[in-house]
Amino acid sequence: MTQLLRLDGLNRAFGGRQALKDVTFDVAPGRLTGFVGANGAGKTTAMRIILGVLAADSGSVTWGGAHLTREHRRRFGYMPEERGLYPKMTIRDQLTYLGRLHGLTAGAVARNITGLVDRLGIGERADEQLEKLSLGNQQRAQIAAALVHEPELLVLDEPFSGLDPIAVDTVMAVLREQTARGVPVLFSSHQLDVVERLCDDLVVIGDGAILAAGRRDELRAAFTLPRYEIRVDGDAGWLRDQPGVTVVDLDGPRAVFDLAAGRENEAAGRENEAAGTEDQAVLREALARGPVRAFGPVAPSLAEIFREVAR
Ligand SMILES: Nc1ncnc2c1ncn2[C@@H]1O[C@H](COP(=O)(O)OP(=O)(O)OP(=O)(O)O)[C@@H](O)[C@H]1O
Repeated sequence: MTQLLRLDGLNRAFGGRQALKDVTFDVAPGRLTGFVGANGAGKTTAMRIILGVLAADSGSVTWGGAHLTREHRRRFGYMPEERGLYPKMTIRDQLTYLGRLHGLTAGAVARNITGLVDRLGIGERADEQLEKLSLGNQQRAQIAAALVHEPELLVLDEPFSGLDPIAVDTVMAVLREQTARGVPVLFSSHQLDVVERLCDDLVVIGDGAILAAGRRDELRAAFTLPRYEIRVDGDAGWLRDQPGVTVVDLDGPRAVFDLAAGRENEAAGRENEAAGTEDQAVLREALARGPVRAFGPVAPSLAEIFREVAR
């Protein structure tokens, strides 16, 4: 049965170095959670603790409120950073072995494998040795290995790294099937564009500490100033002189600018009165100078937000 996975106050040091600092976040049922951070930020360490490969110094990981046991973890699916399949074995043999290890019947395993390799686009390669496949296809096989026993939770360390855009879409469709049946999915990535496009929830980690966690759209709203785009007929340079306006990008008649609204106001909602008044004031000023062809709020990309929270 799918549940909520909760990491609560996890700490872990290696030697004198604190790799995780009071790490707390949830991975909710049926949601795809992107775990983003630079190299060495602590993503792999946190994932290993979830899977019990590594122990935390303090803090807890719970599944539906219960402390994790070996039995819970047996029903999780994990794609480790170091990958885990044998190069010399065929994909089908390895997946069969893993499925049987997890207690599935031979018939169920065979059915699952056929479905998975087909959907992952490696159906025709399933009887080849792993090492004979391209790196992208090897990665698809690793993902199949995490899924073959119909896990209740999926934890994937960099599942999209090294995949071409078509493979990203293929893998994504398979992960979406999992969330559709209620499975919580946690995946780590450096590829912010991928995370931005794909995830429902987002956890940003920097130097072992959680910098932001929550719904993607809410994070966008909470971590950014009200940002607007305007297109006029003439040059939009006059915007630079407007009170409360910070021009982010100016290219002749087109400009992107932030409005100086308090962060607390902004977190409370974009429609707050102060921001509403200011954006209309800028629009009126623009109209007084000539035709306005476009005016409206723009959502900054996650990459921009990430730069902001990682400062
Ligand atoms: N077994 C270990 N022994 C010593 N230090 C470790 C060990 N595992 C991780 N670390 C250190 O802990 C910190 C976090 O590493 P971790 O691998 O969790 O980061 P990451 O976010 O997964 O980065 P990457 O994307 O590069 O794998 C790093 O400074 C790393 O060097």
